[in-house]
Amino acid sequence: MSKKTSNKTSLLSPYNFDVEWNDLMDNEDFIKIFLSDVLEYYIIKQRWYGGKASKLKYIELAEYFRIQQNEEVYYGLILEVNFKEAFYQHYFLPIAFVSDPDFAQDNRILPISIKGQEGFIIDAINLEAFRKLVFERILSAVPNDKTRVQYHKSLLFDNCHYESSRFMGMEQSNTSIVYNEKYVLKFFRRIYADKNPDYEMSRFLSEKKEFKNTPAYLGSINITDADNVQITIALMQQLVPNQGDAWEYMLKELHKVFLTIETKSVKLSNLPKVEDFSRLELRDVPPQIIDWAGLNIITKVQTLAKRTAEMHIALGSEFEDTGFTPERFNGDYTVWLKNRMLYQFQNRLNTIENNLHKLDGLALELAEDFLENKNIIRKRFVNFDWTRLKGERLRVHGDYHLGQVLVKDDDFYILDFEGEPESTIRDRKVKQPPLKDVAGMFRSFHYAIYATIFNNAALYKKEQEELFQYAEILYQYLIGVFLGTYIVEIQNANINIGYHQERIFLLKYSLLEKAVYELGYELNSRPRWAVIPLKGISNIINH
Ligand SMILES: Nc1ncnc2c1ncn2[C@@H]1O[C@H](COP(=O)(O)OP(=O)(O)O)[C@@H](O)[C@H]1O
Ligand SMILES: O=P(O)(O)O[C@H]1O[C@H](CO)[C@@H](O[C@H]2O[C@H](CO)[C@@H](O)[C@H](O)[C@H]2O)[C@H](O)[C@H]1O
Repeated sequence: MSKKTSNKTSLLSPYNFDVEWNDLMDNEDFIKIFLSDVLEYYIIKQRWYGGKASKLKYIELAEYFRIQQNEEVYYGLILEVNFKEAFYQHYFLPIAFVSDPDFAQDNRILPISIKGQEGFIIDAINLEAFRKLVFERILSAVPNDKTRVQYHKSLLFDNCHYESSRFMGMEQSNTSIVYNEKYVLKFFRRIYADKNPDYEMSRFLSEKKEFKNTPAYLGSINITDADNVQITIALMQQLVPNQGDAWEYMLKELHKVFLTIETKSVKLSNLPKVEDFSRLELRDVPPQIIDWAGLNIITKVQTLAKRTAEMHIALGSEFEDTGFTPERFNGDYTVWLKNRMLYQFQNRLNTIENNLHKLDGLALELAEDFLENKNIIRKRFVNFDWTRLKGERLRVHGDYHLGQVLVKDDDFYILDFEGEPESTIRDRKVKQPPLKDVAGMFRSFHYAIYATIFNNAALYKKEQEELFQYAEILYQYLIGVFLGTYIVEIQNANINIGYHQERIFLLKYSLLEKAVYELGYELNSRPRWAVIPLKGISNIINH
C-alpha cells in the first residue's frame, strides 16, 4: 500500500492497494485507513447515525460478510462505534467500489485505487446494481437457508422481477428503498446482536396470524455472527399506498374541531364532562360533543381502537412460539419494571435539572412542579403490586403513537415494530400489558390536541388557558370512545387485560411512564414541546 497524501477528506487522491476487491477486507492497512482515517468523518454526518449527542472514540469492524450473486460482490460491514462515555453502538454499512468519477459525488467514503484502477468506496445502497442484487437474492431465497447470510421470502413474494428502485426519502432512522413502486425494503442501520423486533413482529403478525392492517411481510436478510447470533439487517414489506400518517391526519381534523369553537359558538360551560377512562359507545357521547367535534373524528378513533385490538388479539393468540405466548405478571417482571422505571425517572430528573434554562412560562412552572413532586411520582412507579393483577402480558408494539400509523382511505395500517428507541433489544422483547400500547396512543391524542393549540395560536380567538380546558374535555371523550371499542373487541376474543380497576391502574401507570419517557425525548430534541408531556404528567398526578 502506498499513500499519496495524509489529508483526511474524501476529496483526496486515492490510497493504492495492490489487492483484488475480493481480498480487500483481508488487508489490514485498508481496514485501518478505512475505519480511522475516513469513516469517522463520514458516519457522523449521516441521518441514521444515532450517536450525535455523544463523543465518538473509535470505530472497529465487528463483522463483515459478502452480499453477492455470481461474480458480483459487495461487503456488508457491521461497525462497532465506541464512545468516550463508555458505551458502544453497532451500525450496518454495505460498501461498493465504483470507478465512474461522475457517480455518487456526495456519497463517497474513500478514494482508493485497487490494482491500478482508481475509484471510490461508497455506501452500496446508492448503487442501483446493489439494490437490484439484493432484491433478486430475496426473490430467489430458498427455504431454510442455513448459510451465513440468510435471505428469506414469504409465499407472497413471487412471480415478479426487478423493475426499479429508489430511496423512499421519508424522515426516518433507517434507510428504506422502494422497489417497483410496490415493495419497501428497510435496511436497518442501527444493529442489535439479535433478530430485530420489527422483523419478528412483522413476520409473526402478517405471515403467521394474517393480521391485515400492517404491511404484508415479504422477506428479510439475517446474518449469523461469529457468536452464532442471528442479526437482522433488512426487512421487505408491501408498500401501502396511503394518504399520510395518522399524526398529520389528526392534526388536520383537530384544527377543524378548534375552529368550530368560534364558528358554532361552542360554550365550555355547555359541554358535559365525562368520568376519566369511561367506556363510551357512540350513543353515550352527548349531542353537544358530537355537534362540536363532528362524527368523523369519533368514528375514526373507533376504527383505530378496533385495529389496535385486532393487533393485540393476534399477538395474544400464540401457544407454541414462546417468544409470543402470553404470560402472567410475576415477581421477576415486577423487579425488572421497577428498576427500569426508577432508572428512567432519575435520568429525567437529571435532564430537567440540566435543561431548566431552556424552559419558560407554563413549561417552567410545570417543570418546577415536577421537581417538587418527585417523591410522589417516584412512589407511583414503585407502587406496582403484581399479586393484585389478573391480566396477561403480551409482546406489544412498544412505541405506539399516531406517527406509526398510516391512513389509507377510511382505515389504518400499523407500522414500525422496532420498539422504544431508548430501550435495549432485550427489554424491547419483554412481554407487557397491551394497555401500555393503548396508553402510548392516548398520549399521542393528548399530544395532537395540544400541538394543534400551539401550532395555531394566532388563528384561535380564545386564550390558551381556556383552550386547554376544551382540550381536556375532548381528550376524555376520545379516549373514552377508544376504550369503548377496544375493550369490547379484546374481551370478545378472550384476551385477558384485567378487571376494571386493574385496567385503570395499568393505564395510569403506563401513561405516567410514557409521559416521563417523552419528557426526556422532548428536552433533548425539541424543548418547546416539553410542555406537552409536563402537562400530561401533571394531569396524571393531580387525579
Ligand atoms: N410498507 C410501507 N408502506 C408505505 N409507507 C411506508 C411503509 N413502511 C414505511 N413507510 C413510510 O416510511 C416512514 C418510516 O418508516 P419506519 O418503518 O417508521 O422507518 P424507521 O424505522 O426508519 O423510522 C413511515 O412513517 C411511513 O410513512
Ligand atoms: O422515532 P419514533 O417513531 O421511534 O418515536 C420517537 O419519536 C416520536 C416523535 O416523532 C415520539 O413521539 C412523541 O411525539 C409524537 C408527536 O410527534 C406524539 O404523537 C407521541 O405521542 C409522543 O410520544 C416517540 O415517543 C419517540 O419514541
